[in-house]
Formats: sequence, structure tokens, C-alpha cells
Amino acid sequence: MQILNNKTDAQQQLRALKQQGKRIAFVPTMGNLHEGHLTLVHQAKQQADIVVVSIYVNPLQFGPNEDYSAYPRTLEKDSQQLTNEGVDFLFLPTNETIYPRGKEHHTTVKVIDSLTNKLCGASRPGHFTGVTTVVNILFNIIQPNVAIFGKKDFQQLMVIRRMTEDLSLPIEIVGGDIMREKNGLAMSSRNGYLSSTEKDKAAHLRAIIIATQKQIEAGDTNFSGLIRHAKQQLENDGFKVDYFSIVRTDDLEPAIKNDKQLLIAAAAWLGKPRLIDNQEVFLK
Ligand SMILES: Nc1ncnc2c1ncn2[C@@H]1O[C@H](COP(=O)(O)OP(=O)(O)OP(=O)(O)O)[C@@H](O)[C@H]1O
Ligand SMILES: CC(C)(CO)[C@@H](O)C(=O)[O-]
Ligand code: BAL
Repeated sequence: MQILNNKTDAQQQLRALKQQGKRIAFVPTMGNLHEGHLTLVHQAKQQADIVVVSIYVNPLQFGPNEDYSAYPRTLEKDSQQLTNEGVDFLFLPTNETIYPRGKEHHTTVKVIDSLTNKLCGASRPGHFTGVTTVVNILFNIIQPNVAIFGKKDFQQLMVIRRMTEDLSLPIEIVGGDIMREKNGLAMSSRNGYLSSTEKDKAAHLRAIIIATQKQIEAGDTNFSGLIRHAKQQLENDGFKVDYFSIVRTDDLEPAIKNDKQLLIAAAAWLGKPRLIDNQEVFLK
């Protein structure tokens, strides 16, 4: 695996490969890699000749009271895992490479409010603009044919799809399934903030989402009642709920009776970390 530290090097090497007709798949990450990231890498390998992974903890997408400084940085271990997976290139930009004039003085890319102000966007103002800005910069440096994003961050995947469509970026966006621990907890770098007791409890988030899914599949359309019940259960389990929502998969608006393609999405703090998870529900 070759490490790419700077923009010019990355652009030159990858452009040359594209000119030879190679198809490039790109997996952007913030590092502290787990099986969730590695399945995205497997998907990338199936989609292309060359796989590029980036590790960059993007300051622009963190709020002032979030964990930018504490975010786990485990480059050596990550690099070893990616080498074992047969990744071709690891791009490791610095803040100066991404935001040469400083992040406060950088052009931003913002996807419409109706997609970015709700769910995670409501409690993390500016977060998605930070994500779309950095993803755009990374896309312009790497110029991949295809990029893979996890469905764990379902709203992020939708926002990136919309950006790609609205800006006519010639990049295919692929969603990767959520990888889970044995107890159902969605894998996440931030799970490392949990104690082992909290890890057991954290699995309740998934269990409550699944219970809600079963109710909906059984014909319950009292969505506000289901949401109230789920929030109550989470609070009883010691979570501090940010949101628990049942929305439509196409526009993330609250679901109403007769909607067929739904997403149950939730975010809740358990001790230090804010955990997110979701489940798509397709009705006949
Ligand atoms: N459990 C998972 N299954 C599938 N994809 C995942 C999973 N966790 C993260 N991803 C995806 O990996 C990519 C990089 O995510 P990131 O590096 O932020 O990892 P993370 O574990 O989600 O970290 P965080 O704790 O910050 O949420 C994103 O596209 C994200 O959706
Ligand atoms: C897509 C991403 C790498 C942009 O910083 C980040 O939001 C993430 O890890 O999901
Ligand atoms: N996985 C999304 C990155 C973030 O929480 O900032």
C-alpha cells in the first residue's frame, strides 16, 4: 500500500492510473478502523481496479463542544489493517492540505436545508456542510469513479448523493450495509468511549428500533405513539435521546399513513458518546 501525503502526489499518481483506463474506488474515513470500514473496502475492491482510502479527521464537521481533539487516532493499526486488505493507496491529508487558508476561510459546499437541518443536522448545526465540503475536496483530489459510504450514516449518504447529483459530479455513490457487533450494536469508532456495561446497554438502541419496525410491519401506523414509546424506553434504559424518528427514505420527512418506504432513525447519548443507528422498513 502506498501512502499519499500530499495533494499533488495524489493527483498525479491517480490521474496517471485513470489515463491507463483503471477504475478507481474511494472510501473516505476518519480512521480508527473497524469491520464496518473494512466491508466498505471489500465493496470498493469489487467495484474497481484501484482502491483508495482516506483517513482525515475533518475539523469542519465537528461542533465546538464535540470530540474533535479526543477523536481516536490510531494510524499505525489502521494502516496495517488496510495493508492486509490489499488497499492500493492511503491518502493522509493534513489540515493545511485540505484547508490551506484555515477552515474559517474556506469555500463551503452546502446541500439544501430540507435535507441537512433535520435528524443529525438539527443537533449538529453546520455538520453536513463540513462533511460535503471535505468530501468535495477529497473527490476533487482523488477523482474516483465510485465512492462508498456506510448506511449507518444514512442521512450523510443521502446528503452526499444529493450533492453529487446537484453538482453533476461524475462519481457513482454506493451505500454499504451496516456492520454490527454480535449483540446488534452498530460498529462505530465512538463505541470505544463505552465501558463494557455500557456496550451491553448500547445494544438496546438496536433492539428498540427493531421492535418499532415489527410494530410497523404488523400494521401499526400510529407513528407518533411508536416514537413516544421508543423514546420512553430509551430514557428508562439510561439513554439521553437526541431524536427517534420515523421518516420517509426519499426526503426524510416524517412518515405518514400509507407511506411505504420508511426509515427508523435514532441518535442518543449513552454516557460519553452519541450513538446513531437506523433501519429501513419497506411495506407492501
Ligand atoms: N458499522 C458500520 N457499518 C458500515 N459502515 C460504517 C459503519 N460505521 C461507519 N461506517 C462508514 O464508514 C465511513 C467512515 O465513517 P467514520 O470513519 O466516521 O466511522 P464511524 O465508526 O462511523 O465513526 P463515528 O464514531 O465517528 O461515527 C462512513 O461512510 C460510515 O458511514
Ligand atoms: C465521510 C467522512 C469521512 C467525511 O469526513 C465522515 O463524515 C465519515 O467518516 O463518515
Ligand atoms: N461518521 C460521521 C462522522 C461524524 O460523526 O462526524
